[in-house]
Amino acid sequence: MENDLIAAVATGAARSAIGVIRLSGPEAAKAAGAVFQSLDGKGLANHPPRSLVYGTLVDREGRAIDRILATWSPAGHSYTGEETAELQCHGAPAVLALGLEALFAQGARQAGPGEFTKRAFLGGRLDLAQAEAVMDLIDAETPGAVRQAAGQLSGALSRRVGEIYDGLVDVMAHFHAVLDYPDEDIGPFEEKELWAGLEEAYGRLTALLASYDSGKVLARGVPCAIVGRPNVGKSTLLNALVGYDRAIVTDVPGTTRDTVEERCVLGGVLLRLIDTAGLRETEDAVERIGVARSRAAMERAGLILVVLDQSRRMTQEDLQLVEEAVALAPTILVWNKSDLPSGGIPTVEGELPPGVEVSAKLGLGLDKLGETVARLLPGPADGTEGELLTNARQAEAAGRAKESVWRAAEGLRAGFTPDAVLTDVEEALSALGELTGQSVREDITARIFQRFCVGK
Ligand SMILES: Nc1nc2c(c(=O)[nH]1)N(C=O)[C@@H](CNc1ccc(C(=O)N[C@@H](CCC(=O)O)C(=O)O)cc1)CN2
Ligand SMILES: Nc1nc2c(ncn2[C@@H]2O[C@H](COP(=O)(O)OP(=O)(O)OP(=O)(O)O)[C@@H](O)[C@H]2O)c(=O)[nH]1
Ligand SMILES: [Mg+2]
Repeated sequence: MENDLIAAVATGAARSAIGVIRLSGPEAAKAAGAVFQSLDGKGLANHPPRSLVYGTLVDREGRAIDRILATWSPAGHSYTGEETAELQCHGAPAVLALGLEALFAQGARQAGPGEFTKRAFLGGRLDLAQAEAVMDLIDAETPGAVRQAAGQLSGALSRRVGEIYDGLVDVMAHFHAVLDYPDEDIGPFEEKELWAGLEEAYGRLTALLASYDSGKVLARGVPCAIVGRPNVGKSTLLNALVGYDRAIVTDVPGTTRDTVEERCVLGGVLLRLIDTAGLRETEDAVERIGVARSRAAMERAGLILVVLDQSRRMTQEDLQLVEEAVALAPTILVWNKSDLPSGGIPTVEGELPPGVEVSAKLGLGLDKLGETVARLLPGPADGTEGELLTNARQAEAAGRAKESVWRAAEGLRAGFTPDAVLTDVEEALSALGELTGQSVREDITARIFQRFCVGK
């Protein structure tokens, strides 16, 4: 089926200096040319492709609504692979809405979420991992996330997956040879080679799956619970980290009742901070629910900041809380109120998690805290950005591939018939193909692109 002509604002709904309307599909240049009058009077499509042409944008009644730059690209030389056109307008939502309406009057229709990138994928210009990278790039909130997504967009993850795929295809070819010449048994030498091929794939898949740990952190950030006894300065710390007065701070113990969530980047890591109600035994019904929520936040955290008031002596409850935290997630002790005299360092049996002295109120020691976060949650090894798994779909497919390779190896060892082993290898190949989109179901593809923004 021939794709129809789609149009959308590509630059979001906010007022901005420039706003871009893009078009893709048959005769995109003609439709764009119909709402655009170049200063030299030539139609847009009569200008060389991929050059910027200055002129007037008109609404569906032909009234001037902006002075803009327009461009078009021929099919085969564009993001989607189709003929495309772009109108670079002033970024007023009203201008863009009128321009879009004028294009609808020329037969274009509103593009759905991710529809441009979906066409690029279906047209073979991007594989599925690259298409996902486009959205990850738009969503990136840290430099690390940007580099990961850019590397994946350049094909780093696809190449890593492709190498494993090719290795398994070699193994398959061997088995096919055996199946085609059934009179010749697998010789011991050949069997060793097959075994080595499966082992190699298994090792690489294990490493690939392990990359999801840091990939997940890069792409989605880490839920980080801020816990401690009442009044130690948890909310003050949250405010210091996010840079504005997000949570209520008072000198009344029990100020924070409900959890307060806000994101910040600390030590290069995106933290999804959760400020919690101070932990204590209480008769207050509301506060009790708050304390239960504090514990729940700790349980889903990937990092726990236990805040302590260093101007007071550490208590038995403090120690117990530290123990609980350490059992749940990487933990940092934040010795707050370093601007006040020390309450004395307690003697503690056993080892405490890493600690940092800060004054949340004065904003002191936050750099040190950042360094400790970076040390505790190390990013990916240098040069591996772009080839990490970053979402559950990818990790699930890689996990299935790994299991199939394991079954194939087990089968080989148990002396199963070659076709039984082959079935497992085929399953591994199919699971790997889902990562790059070679063998992915249409409904899954649709769901992936639904997550994209309109105009992308
Ligand atoms: N104005 C504008 N900026 C943009 C995009 C766009 O579509 N328009 N992009 C997207 O949303 C991204 C860039 N991605 C692009 C990818 C491929 C082609 C393209 O025309 N490829 C052709 C020609 C390559 C060449 O010059 O050799 C091709 O692959 O054949 C264009 C943009 C980010 N910036
Ligand atoms: N001197 C000093 N005071 C601080 C510091 N951090 C917080 N405080 C004070 O400690 C008191 C309690 O601060 P909060 O941030 O509300 O404490 P909290 O841990 O969130 O308390 P709850 O919500 O009740 O559990 C306030 O009066 C703060 O101004 C600090 O670094 N130095
Ligand atoms: Mg508080």
